[in-house]
Amino acid sequence: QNCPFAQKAFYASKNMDRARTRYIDELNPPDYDLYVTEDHPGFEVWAEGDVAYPFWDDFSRARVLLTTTEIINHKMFFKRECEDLSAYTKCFHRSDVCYDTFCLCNECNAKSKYRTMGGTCNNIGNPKLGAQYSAYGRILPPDYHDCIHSERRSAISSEELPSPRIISNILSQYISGAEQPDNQTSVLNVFGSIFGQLITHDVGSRINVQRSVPFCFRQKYLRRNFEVNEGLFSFLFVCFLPDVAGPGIQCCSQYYTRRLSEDISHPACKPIDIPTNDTFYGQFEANCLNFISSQTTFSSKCEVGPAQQSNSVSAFLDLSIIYGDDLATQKRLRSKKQGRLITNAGNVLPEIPKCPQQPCYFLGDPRLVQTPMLAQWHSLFLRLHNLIAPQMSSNDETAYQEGKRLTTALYQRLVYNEWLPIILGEAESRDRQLSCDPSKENCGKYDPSVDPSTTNEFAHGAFRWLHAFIPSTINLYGPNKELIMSRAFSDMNSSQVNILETNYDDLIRGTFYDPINYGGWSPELRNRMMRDSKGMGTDLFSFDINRGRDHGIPSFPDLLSYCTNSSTEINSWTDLDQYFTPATLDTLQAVYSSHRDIDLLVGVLQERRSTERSTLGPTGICIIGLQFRQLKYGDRFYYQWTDGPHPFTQPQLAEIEEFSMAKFLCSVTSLTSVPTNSFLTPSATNPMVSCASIPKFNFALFAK
Ligand code: HEM
Ligand SMILES: [Ca+2]
Repeated sequence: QNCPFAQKAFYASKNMDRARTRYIDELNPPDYDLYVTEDHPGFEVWAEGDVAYPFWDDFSRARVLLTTTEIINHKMFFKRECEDLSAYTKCFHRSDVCYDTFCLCNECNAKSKYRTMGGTCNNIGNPKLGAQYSAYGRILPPDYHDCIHSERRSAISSEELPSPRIISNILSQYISGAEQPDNQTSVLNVFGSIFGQLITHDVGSRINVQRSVPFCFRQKYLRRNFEVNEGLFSFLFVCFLPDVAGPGIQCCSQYYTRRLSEDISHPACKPIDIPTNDTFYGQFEANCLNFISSQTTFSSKCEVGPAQQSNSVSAFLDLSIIYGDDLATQKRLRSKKQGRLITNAGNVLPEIPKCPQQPCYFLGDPRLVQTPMLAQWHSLFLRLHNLIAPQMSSNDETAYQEGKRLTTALYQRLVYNEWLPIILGEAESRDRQLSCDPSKENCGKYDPSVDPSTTNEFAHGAFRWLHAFIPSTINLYGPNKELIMSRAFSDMNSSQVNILETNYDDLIRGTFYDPINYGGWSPELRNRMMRDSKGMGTDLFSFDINRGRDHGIPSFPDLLSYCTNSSTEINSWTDLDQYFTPATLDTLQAVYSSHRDIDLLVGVLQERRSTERSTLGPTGICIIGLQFRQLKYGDRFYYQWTDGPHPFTQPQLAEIEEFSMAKFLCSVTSLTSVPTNSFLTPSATNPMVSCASIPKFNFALFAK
């Protein structure tokens, strides 16, 4: 009697098995033979990435639940309003669908001194929270047009929202309140912005739907060990790999003149239309930008319900970008001596031996070679680990684990006590209990009720705001700030990572001297990102908008209301008066047919700033602040907690608080002077300091 539609539920449940087979067919349509080639705009984003085998099994089982949701919604309700499906969840519990592929939930050891790879067992009561391949979290329920997975539409007319490229063209020139500062003021430098990208990659990595997925199933009775994360499975995954593999799905015709019609395009296609009068793409006669929907997975409770996207990395700020998310990667990266990680002759990054084409660097996250600047940030942490680990113990395992633990603690200290106060403002960062000095005050404690998952609104909305501030040019400077090299951003791509071998310090100087770009979106990212040989690239702003819609992220006004505790009711354009300047509001009104349609990132970039020259306004600060709160209070291993399984002592914590970005740079590079606060451009208030004057970090305090 608790299952009001038991019979219909049973009927839908039977369909689930068919859905699973259909899913496999759907991903490999027999006549579909259009794929992106290497010289395709945005190729790097569309190339198929690595997903560890067993997780494909999660995806296909999750698809069963999604199809069931569709059946319930359409067959039982025959209407468009999103129904509350909670009554059905108990009718659909199927142990053959909802088993754990990778989380050894009964085997967490609460006393274990170290984090697991992949973030499982951080929350003992709910071991998958924040773990790799769990779903992105949500601040608000998703807003899909069909309630399940299709892109949001206009709130008043149910018509399609304006093409992201039209919005990008109209709203990219001007970022509200941001003005290029004078040389007297210190602002976030390019170096500090790329640290933001590094954090991004630590907490999130969505996956494109791929055309050739292995079909896996679990063999219960065969006992063999399959190594994933911390444990050993006592069952085997048998996978069949379709023989096609390689580059990803293509949703546009060969010369981008049109989107492929639905009957011949891949089901995961959500291409972006380019308006015919486009001032950049017009020269290529291009009318279509490739775009593939993200892979979805189970909701955290494995219930029927709308689509939830999979996050392939651990959400925790655990430097998974450096150390990897699984034991196999850990093994590949360790030198087995003194706890050190392997590296190449130039001490930049490890390289794949005898690799035929550049770049060949690798580390915990495959995105590291996107630009030399990003690869360099990985290299800095690699060097820090290798500096610390040998000083921790003479035993390789202890040195590795303790080195990893301290490196991660220093990283968290940089995030919370040096970087976030710049991004959110000192007061916001303090008031939201993010930055805090434990040697001077009580910094709170771990709260197991906090869900640390990376939210969709954060990763695929607000935290992409810095994309708008990336400069058009990257400069390299010598020791006396003499210009050594200057490159357009779209030329500073993966083919250039080798400059780290020759110009390591020059690149750091270039990025710390140069401010982020306050002048609005760079054409380098909005037209030429990952360009092909003819100079046609893709548009990151359009991607960001389309991605938000693909993930069902609610519109800006919904999050604005949430952030003001629903005290703000937005029923008309005039209700938005206080949040935007009149000029911005006019532009928004020209683009969107309803005030309720504004895409989240568009609103975050255009809302009035909280303080002068801040890069963020209140809604952006709210979403980003909330995420960092979750990543702090929901992390059992956060470095400041004094009651964890293996806490730092008070003197150790005091030493960690003395660490800074300046000290970091002086310890692992040959630079002789750095900005006092190295995330900010040097100025009278943030002078260059000599490395000789910065006290060395006292590693002896941490040795075992
Ligand atoms: C420096 C140059 C950068 C480039 C070329 C770049 C490019 C990209 C691309 C291509 C994506 C995937 C887009 C999609 O298909 O949805 C992405 C995702 C993202 N970017 Fe950037 N980005 C850069 C810097 C940054 C910075 C500085 C930040 C923030 C501080 C940032 C935040 C993000 C976030 C949060 C995501 C989503 C990550 C996820 O999958 O969870 N990016 N970026
Ligand atoms: Ca992580």
